[in-house]
Amino acid sequence: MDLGNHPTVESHSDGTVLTSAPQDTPVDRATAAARRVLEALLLTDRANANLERVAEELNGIAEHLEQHAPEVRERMVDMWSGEGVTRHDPVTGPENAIAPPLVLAGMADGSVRGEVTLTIPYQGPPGCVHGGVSALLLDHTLGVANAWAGKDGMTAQLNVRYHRPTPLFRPLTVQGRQESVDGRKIHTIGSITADGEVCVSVEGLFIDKKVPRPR
Ligand SMILES: CCCCCCCC/C=C\CCCCCCCC(=O)SCCNC(=O)CCNC(=O)[C@H](O)C(C)(C)COP(=O)(O)OP(=O)(O)OC[C@H]1O[C@@H](n2cnc3c(N)ncnc32)[C@H](O)[C@@H]1OP(=O)(O)O
Repeated sequence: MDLGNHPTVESHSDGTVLTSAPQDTPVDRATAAARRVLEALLLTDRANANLERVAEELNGIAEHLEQHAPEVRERMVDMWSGEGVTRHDPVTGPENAIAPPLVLAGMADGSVRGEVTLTIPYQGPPGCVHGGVSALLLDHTLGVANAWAGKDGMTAQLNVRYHRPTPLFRPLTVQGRQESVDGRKIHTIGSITADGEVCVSVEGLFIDKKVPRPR
Protein backbone atom coordinates (compact mmCIF):
# COMPACT_ATOMS: atom_id res chain seq x y z
CA MET A 1 0.00 0.00 0.00
CA ASP A 2 1.18 3.50 -0.73
CA LEU A 3 0.83 5.15 2.65
CA GLY A 4 2.89 8.17 1.61
CA ASN A 5 4.59 10.05 4.39
CA HIS A 6 2.54 10.17 7.51
CA PRO A 7 3.55 13.07 9.66
CA THR A 8 2.45 12.48 13.20
CA VAL A 9 -0.42 14.57 14.48
CA GLU A 10 0.69 15.25 18.00
CA SER A 11 2.81 13.73 20.71
CA HIS A 12 1.49 12.69 24.08
CA SER A 13 3.27 11.38 27.13
CA ASP A 14 1.46 8.11 26.40
CA GLY A 15 2.61 7.88 22.80
CA THR A 16 2.58 9.61 19.43
CA VAL A 17 -0.90 9.91 17.95
CA LEU A 18 -0.71 8.25 14.51
CA THR A 19 -4.31 8.38 13.40
CA SER A 20 -6.42 11.44 12.97
CA ALA A 21 -8.34 12.17 16.15
CA PRO A 22 -11.75 13.81 15.58
CA GLN A 23 -11.50 17.59 15.41
CA ASP A 24 -13.96 20.41 15.89
CA THR A 25 -14.61 20.80 12.15
CA PRO A 26 -17.97 20.70 10.32
CA VAL A 27 -17.19 17.36 8.63
CA ASP A 28 -16.09 15.68 11.86
CA ARG A 29 -19.10 17.10 13.72
CA ALA A 30 -21.47 15.93 10.95
CA THR A 31 -19.90 12.46 11.00
CA ALA A 32 -20.17 12.28 14.79
CA ALA A 33 -23.85 13.21 14.44
CA ALA A 34 -24.31 10.41 11.87
CA ARG A 35 -22.74 7.95 14.34
CA ARG A 36 -25.19 9.18 16.95
CA VAL A 37 -28.04 8.57 14.50
CA LEU A 38 -26.82 4.99 13.81
CA GLU A 39 -26.90 4.20 17.50
CA ALA A 40 -30.14 6.07 18.23
CA LEU A 41 -31.91 4.21 15.39
CA LEU A 42 -31.05 0.92 17.07
CA LEU A 43 -32.12 2.13 20.50
CA THR A 44 -35.23 4.16 19.80
CA ASP A 45 -38.77 2.97 20.49
CA ARG A 46 -39.92 1.30 17.26
CA ALA A 47 -43.57 2.23 17.84
CA ASN A 48 -43.41 5.78 19.12
CA ALA A 49 -40.49 7.58 17.49
CA ASN A 50 -42.31 8.58 14.28
CA LEU A 51 -39.82 6.66 12.15
CA GLU A 52 -41.76 7.52 8.99
CA ARG A 53 -40.79 11.18 9.43
CA VAL A 54 -37.28 10.23 10.53
CA ALA A 55 -36.81 8.23 7.28
CA GLU A 56 -38.04 11.20 5.25
CA GLU A 57 -35.72 13.67 6.99
CA LEU A 58 -32.71 11.36 6.75
CA ASN A 59 -33.37 10.79 3.04
CA GLY A 60 -33.55 14.57 2.65
CA ILE A 61 -30.12 14.92 4.23
CA ALA A 62 -28.72 12.12 2.03
CA GLU A 63 -30.09 13.83 -1.08
CA HIS A 64 -28.49 17.14 -0.08
CA LEU A 65 -25.11 15.44 0.43
CA GLU A 66 -25.38 13.51 -2.85
CA GLN A 67 -26.22 16.71 -4.75
CA HIS A 68 -22.95 18.18 -3.49
CA ALA A 69 -20.82 15.11 -4.22
CA PRO A 70 -18.23 15.28 -7.02
CA GLU A 71 -17.51 12.20 -9.19
CA VAL A 72 -16.33 9.29 -7.02
CA ARG A 73 -13.00 9.19 -8.89
CA GLU A 74 -12.41 12.87 -8.15
CA ARG A 75 -13.38 12.41 -4.51
CA MET A 76 -11.03 9.41 -4.21
CA VAL A 77 -8.11 11.49 -5.48
CA ASP A 78 -8.95 14.11 -2.87
CA MET A 79 -9.32 11.48 -0.14
CA TRP A 80 -5.88 10.07 -0.82
CA SER A 81 -4.10 13.37 -1.48
CA GLY A 82 -1.82 15.17 0.89
CA GLU A 83 0.47 13.74 3.47
CA GLY A 84 -1.93 13.59 6.33
CA VAL A 85 -3.03 10.55 8.27
CA THR A 86 -6.10 8.65 7.11
CA ARG A 87 -9.40 10.37 7.84
CA HIS A 88 -11.74 8.11 5.89
CA ASP A 89 -10.97 4.50 6.87
CA PRO A 90 -13.61 2.38 8.64
CA VAL A 91 -11.61 1.99 11.87
CA THR A 92 -9.91 5.26 12.75
CA GLY A 93 -11.46 7.67 10.26
CA PRO A 94 -13.14 10.66 11.92
CA GLU A 95 -14.89 11.27 8.56
CA ASN A 96 -16.29 7.73 8.42
CA ALA A 97 -19.50 7.21 10.39
CA ILE A 98 -18.96 3.44 10.65
CA ALA A 99 -15.57 3.96 12.36
CA PRO A 100 -15.93 3.94 16.18
CA PRO A 101 -13.42 5.82 15.69
CA LEU A 102 -10.34 4.22 17.24
CA VAL A 103 -7.41 6.59 17.89
CA LEU A 104 -4.04 4.84 17.77
CA ALA A 105 -0.76 6.03 19.27
CA GLY A 106 2.72 4.75 18.46
CA MET A 107 4.73 3.81 21.52
CA ALA A 108 8.49 4.04 22.06
CA ASP A 109 8.65 0.23 22.30
CA GLY A 110 7.46 -0.06 18.68
CA SER A 111 3.87 -1.06 19.42
CA VAL A 112 0.72 0.91 18.66
CA ARG A 113 -2.16 1.20 21.08
CA GLY A 114 -5.57 2.74 21.45
CA GLU A 115 -8.57 2.67 23.74
CA VAL A 116 -12.12 2.47 22.53
CA THR A 117 -15.53 1.68 23.97
CA LEU A 118 -17.88 -0.03 21.51
CA THR A 119 -21.64 0.24 21.71
CA ILE A 120 -24.79 -1.26 20.16
CA PRO A 121 -23.94 -0.80 16.43
CA TYR A 122 -20.99 -3.19 16.92
CA GLN A 123 -22.95 -5.89 18.75
CA GLY A 124 -22.57 -9.58 17.88
CA PRO A 125 -23.68 -11.92 20.70
CA PRO A 126 -25.91 -10.19 23.28
CA GLY A 127 -23.92 -7.44 24.99
CA CYS A 128 -20.72 -8.45 23.16
CA VAL A 129 -18.66 -7.15 20.26
CA HIS A 130 -19.22 -8.85 16.86
CA GLY A 131 -16.25 -11.07 15.98
CA GLY A 132 -15.92 -9.51 12.54
CA VAL A 133 -15.70 -6.06 14.12
CA SER A 134 -12.85 -7.25 16.36
CA ALA A 135 -11.08 -8.66 13.29
CA LEU A 136 -11.61 -5.35 11.47
CA LEU A 137 -10.17 -3.31 14.32
CA LEU A 138 -7.18 -5.62 14.64
CA ASP A 139 -6.48 -5.88 10.90
CA HIS A 140 -6.27 -2.11 10.73
CA THR A 141 -4.29 -1.79 13.97
CA LEU A 142 -1.71 -4.25 12.64
CA GLY A 143 -1.53 -2.19 9.44
CA VAL A 144 -0.82 0.95 11.48
CA ALA A 145 1.74 -1.00 13.57
CA ASN A 146 3.50 -1.90 10.34
CA ALA A 147 3.49 1.74 9.23
CA TRP A 148 4.86 2.77 12.64
CA ALA A 149 7.60 0.13 12.30
CA GLY A 150 8.50 1.48 8.85
CA LYS A 151 7.49 -1.46 6.60
CA ASP A 152 3.89 -2.08 5.66
CA GLY A 153 1.93 -4.20 3.24
CA MET A 154 -1.35 -5.87 2.45
CA THR A 155 -2.98 -8.45 4.70
CA ALA A 156 -2.41 -11.96 3.31
CA GLN A 157 -3.54 -13.84 6.41
CA LEU A 158 -5.18 -12.88 9.66
CA ASN A 159 -5.42 -15.64 12.24
CA VAL A 160 -7.94 -14.52 14.84
CA ARG A 161 -8.38 -16.27 18.18
CA TYR A 162 -11.40 -15.37 20.29
CA HIS A 163 -10.46 -16.20 23.89
CA ARG A 164 -13.51 -14.81 25.64
CA PRO A 165 -16.46 -12.58 24.71
CA THR A 166 -15.43 -8.96 24.15
CA PRO A 167 -17.76 -6.71 26.13
CA LEU A 168 -19.67 -3.73 24.77
CA PHE A 169 -19.79 -0.56 26.91
CA ARG A 170 -16.37 -1.17 28.54
CA PRO A 171 -13.05 0.43 27.63
CA LEU A 172 -11.08 -1.92 25.36
CA THR A 173 -7.37 -1.67 24.71
CA VAL A 174 -6.41 -2.48 21.12
CA GLN A 175 -2.73 -3.15 20.47
CA GLY A 176 -0.47 -4.19 17.62
CA ARG A 177 3.22 -4.79 17.08
CA GLN A 178 5.40 -5.81 14.17
CA GLU A 179 7.27 -8.96 15.15
CA SER A 180 9.53 -9.70 12.19
CA VAL A 181 10.21 -9.05 8.53
CA ASP A 182 11.40 -11.81 6.20
CA GLY A 183 11.88 -10.42 2.68
CA ARG A 184 8.41 -9.26 1.57
CA LYS A 185 6.70 -11.13 4.44
CA ILE A 186 5.79 -9.11 7.49
CA HIS A 187 4.63 -10.80 10.70
CA THR A 188 2.55 -8.70 13.05
CA ILE A 189 0.58 -9.54 16.19
CA GLY A 190 -2.12 -7.80 18.19
CA SER A 191 -4.80 -8.11 20.81
CA ILE A 192 -7.93 -6.63 22.30
CA THR A 193 -8.06 -6.64 26.08
CA ALA A 194 -10.80 -5.68 28.52
CA ASP A 195 -10.03 -5.14 32.20
CA GLY A 196 -6.52 -6.52 31.58
CA GLU A 197 -7.80 -9.81 30.13
CA VAL A 198 -7.16 -10.83 26.52
CA CYS A 199 -10.45 -11.22 24.63
CA VAL A 200 -9.04 -11.51 21.11
CA SER A 201 -5.52 -12.11 19.80
CA VAL A 202 -4.33 -12.10 16.20
CA GLU A 203 -1.33 -13.07 14.14
CA GLY A 204 -1.14 -11.41 10.77
CA LEU A 205 0.93 -12.07 7.69
CA PHE A 206 1.35 -8.99 5.52
CA ILE A 207 3.05 -8.88 2.14
CA ASP A 208 4.99 -5.79 1.15
CA LYS A 209 2.93 -4.55 -1.79
CA LYS A 210 1.97 -1.05 -2.86
CA VAL A 211 -1.47 -0.21 -4.21
CA PRO A 212 -1.07 3.15 -5.93
CA ARG A 213 -3.08 6.07 -4.65
CA PRO A 214 -5.73 7.38 -7.07
CA ARG A 215 -4.41 10.35 -9.03
C1 LIG B 1 5.74 7.70 11.18
C2 LIG B 1 4.60 6.59 11.22
C3 LIG B 1 3.39 6.99 10.57
C4 LIG B 1 2.27 6.05 10.94
C5 LIG B 1 1.11 6.33 10.05
C6 LIG B 1 -0.14 5.73 10.59
C7 LIG B 1 -1.21 5.80 9.58
C8 LIG B 1 -1.26 4.51 8.79
C9 LIG B 1 -2.17 4.64 7.71
C10 LIG B 1 -2.75 3.63 7.24
C11 LIG B 1 -2.68 2.25 7.77
C12 LIG B 1 -3.44 1.38 6.88
C13 LIG B 1 -3.76 0.13 7.54
C14 LIG B 1 -4.58 -0.69 6.59
C15 LIG B 1 -4.74 -2.04 7.13
C16 LIG B 1 -5.72 -2.80 6.33
C17 LIG B 1 -5.01 -3.82 5.53
C18 LIG B 1 -5.94 -4.45 4.57
O1 LIG B 1 -7.08 -4.63 4.83
S1 LIG B 1 -5.30 -4.91 3.07
C19 LIG B 1 -6.72 -5.55 2.20
C20 LIG B 1 -6.91 -7.03 2.38
N1 LIG B 1 -5.87 -7.76 1.69
C21 LIG B 1 -5.92 -7.94 0.38
O2 LIG B 1 -6.82 -7.53 -0.32
C22 LIG B 1 -4.78 -8.70 -0.21
C23 LIG B 1 -5.19 -9.50 -1.44
N2 LIG B 1 -4.07 -10.32 -1.88
C24 LIG B 1 -3.13 -9.82 -2.70
O3 LIG B 1 -3.21 -8.70 -3.18
C25 LIG B 1 -1.96 -10.72 -2.98
O4 LIG B 1 -2.33 -12.07 -2.82
C26 LIG B 1 -0.75 -10.41 -2.03
C27 LIG B 1 -0.35 -8.93 -2.15
C28 LIG B 1 -1.06 -10.73 -0.57
C29 LIG B 1 0.44 -11.27 -2.46
O5 LIG B 1 0.52 -11.24 -3.86
P1 LIG B 1 1.89 -10.94 -4.64
O6 LIG B 1 1.67 -11.33 -6.07
O7 LIG B 1 2.34 -9.55 -4.39
O8 LIG B 1 2.97 -11.88 -3.97
P2 LIG B 1 3.18 -13.48 -4.14
O9 LIG B 1 4.29 -13.68 -5.10
O10 LIG B 1 1.88 -14.17 -4.37
O11 LIG B 1 3.67 -13.85 -2.66
C30 LIG B 1 4.89 -13.35 -2.11
C31 LIG B 1 5.25 -14.30 -0.99
O12 LIG B 1 4.24 -14.25 0.03
C32 LIG B 1 3.61 -15.55 0.18
N3 LIG B 1 2.18 -15.39 0.34
C33 LIG B 1 1.37 -14.60 -0.37
N4 LIG B 1 0.11 -14.69 0.06
C34 LIG B 1 0.14 -15.57 1.08
C35 LIG B 1 -0.85 -16.07 1.95
N5 LIG B 1 -2.13 -15.64 1.84
N6 LIG B 1 -0.48 -16.93 2.89
C36 LIG B 1 0.80 -17.32 3.03
N7 LIG B 1 1.79 -16.87 2.23
C37 LIG B 1 1.46 -16.01 1.27
C38 LIG B 1 3.93 -16.28 -1.13
O13 LIG B 1 3.93 -17.69 -0.94
C39 LIG B 1 5.31 -15.76 -1.46
O14 LIG B 1 6.23 -16.42 -0.66
P3 LIG B 1 7.68 -16.85 -1.23
O15 LIG B 1 8.37 -15.55 -1.63
O16 LIG B 1 7.43 -17.74 -2.39
O17 LIG B 1 8.36 -17.51 -0.06
